[in-house]
Amino acid sequence: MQVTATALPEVLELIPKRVADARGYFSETWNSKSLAQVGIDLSFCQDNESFSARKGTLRGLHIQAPPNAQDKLVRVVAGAILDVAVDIRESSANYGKWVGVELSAAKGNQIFVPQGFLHGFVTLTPDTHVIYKCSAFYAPQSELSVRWDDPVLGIDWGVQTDQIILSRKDEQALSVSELGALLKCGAVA
Ligand SMILES: Cc1cn([C@H]2C[C@H](O)[C@@H](COP(=O)(O)OP(=O)(O)O[C@H]3O[C@@H](C)C(=O)[C@@H](O)[C@H]3O)O2)c(=O)[nH]c1=O
Repeated sequence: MQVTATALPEVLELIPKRVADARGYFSETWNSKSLAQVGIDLSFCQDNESFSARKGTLRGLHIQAPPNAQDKLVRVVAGAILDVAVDIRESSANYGKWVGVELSAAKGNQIFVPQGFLHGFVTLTPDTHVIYKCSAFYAPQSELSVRWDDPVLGIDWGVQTDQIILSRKDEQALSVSELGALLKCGAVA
């Protein structure tokens, strides 16, 4: 497995080996021992899949507050996405900084998004399937959503604004400063 740190060193791009033969390929897409060797020593408890029919579907930016914070290991099994992680750890020198990694079924690459980071993605293809492992269970009472287009973050999603498709929840998301205030006063858990 090839592991590359991104501009935010805690966010990693992983490319598991594919062993090709006349039939196609075989790949170990998750192996707890190999991940522990690169510092991701977690027990994942939930696997998720989302399907997005249209290109430009944007899911995010999401996070679950402690004690339900989640680490996520994300990959694409059909199509391609730009996957984005934003560091919102209060004590971090990188607070408010983001990275984007293009994930595709063709490349088979993955992104590791740790606790303390907002996560979101936009689909670059129609009929896109994304699957990801989470280290904590879904806890809707702890869930927070931050605006994808918060000017403080200035994320370049690489997609024309008029092509973006959002859920109602994401249309009504908080600004990153509102999120910071909520987390600081412990209003969400
Ligand atoms: C996230 C989640 C949602 N749901 C339900 C709630 C709702 O009825 C339906 C759709 O939920 P959402 O609109 O939140 O789905 P979505 O916008 O795809 O949310 C996901 O976005 C990406 C970027 C993430 O990082 C994930 O953690 C998650 O927040 O599925 C679960 O049952 N379990 C879950 O773990």
